[in-house]
Amino acid sequence: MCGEAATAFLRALPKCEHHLHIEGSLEPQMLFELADKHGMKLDEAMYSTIPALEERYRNFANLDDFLAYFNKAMDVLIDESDFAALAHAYLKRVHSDGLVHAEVFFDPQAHTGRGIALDVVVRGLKKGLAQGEEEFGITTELIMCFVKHLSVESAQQAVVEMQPYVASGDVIGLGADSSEKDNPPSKFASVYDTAREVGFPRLTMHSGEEGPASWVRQTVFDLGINRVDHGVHAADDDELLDELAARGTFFTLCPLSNVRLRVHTSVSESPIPKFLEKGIKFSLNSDDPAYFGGYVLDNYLAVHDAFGFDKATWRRIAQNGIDGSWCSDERKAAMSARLDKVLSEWEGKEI
Ligand code: HPA
Ligand SMILES: [Zn+2]
Repeated sequence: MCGEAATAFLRALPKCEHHLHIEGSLEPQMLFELADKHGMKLDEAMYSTIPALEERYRNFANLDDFLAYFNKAMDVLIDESDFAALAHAYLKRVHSDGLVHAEVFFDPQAHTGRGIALDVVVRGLKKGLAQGEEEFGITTELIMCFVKHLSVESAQQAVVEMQPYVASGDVIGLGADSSEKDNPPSKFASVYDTAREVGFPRLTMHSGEEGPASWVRQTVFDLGINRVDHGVHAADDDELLDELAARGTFFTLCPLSNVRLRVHTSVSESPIPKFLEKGIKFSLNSDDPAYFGGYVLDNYLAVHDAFGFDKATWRRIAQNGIDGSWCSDERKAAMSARLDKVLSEWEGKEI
């Protein structure tokens, strides 16, 4: 377990989160409350009690096993205030973790597919994020993800429907998530072409979480995407890592997620030290904190437990997180100044 000094230091570091599915921050408590609010009867076999659900969350067999719960729980998100409450609760929770900037994923198809209007989803999320920004000073951006388990046509439609929110600046990026099995990146190349036509300023993709290094190669070199969500299997190909380092490809790593979804048996199997050695830039993220046993700081603490990095290494990780953010240069400068201040306050102190 992390000592007191390391915990205080890691909490104080200004942190940026780039891989957070807002639907994955739906805590069991809120899930049961929203079901009550809407008079919904939850499936007893999946949702009996909060402790039983939490126990189930500790025993996912793989990504698809988790996705069954992730996609079911969000049925309780119905009106604008539900989405606003969810986004606000996330920012409130991570404020105490020292988070200063959040780039938040959401899955529009998962909501429109069950009859929730896109405007309800986006307006609700924006409202909750704006309220949190004002209260906690955390800057935020929204990134839509299309889901790989539905068709290419469905993804195309979701991307085109987002156009007004891209034009207004409410949604700044496109990602792709959900089941990776049998879904190579190349299958979705046309969706990213459409996203470029629609004017999405930023592109990312979940890749190499369960899939092989060659799929990370496809994502970056064939689809022209320079941010990779997860991407841990890129570590199986040293030559690829060298190419990605040279290209400045940015990875959003989720160490606790990888353990819960059995990509690794423990955080110590994570390729983080190899990425550092190769000069790969990355951030540390929670993915779906309500399901994977921790928010952003918990991920930093787990990495420190596993590898015991020194302050200079942590500074580098935090600085890369700032530099890799999709925010203004002014915002990056402010976050960098805060990082410098924290490091100077910790000068001469052990962690
Ligand atoms: O880790 C993930 N991988 C793929 N899809 C997801 N949707 C939520 N979390 C994830
Ligand atoms: Zn994810």
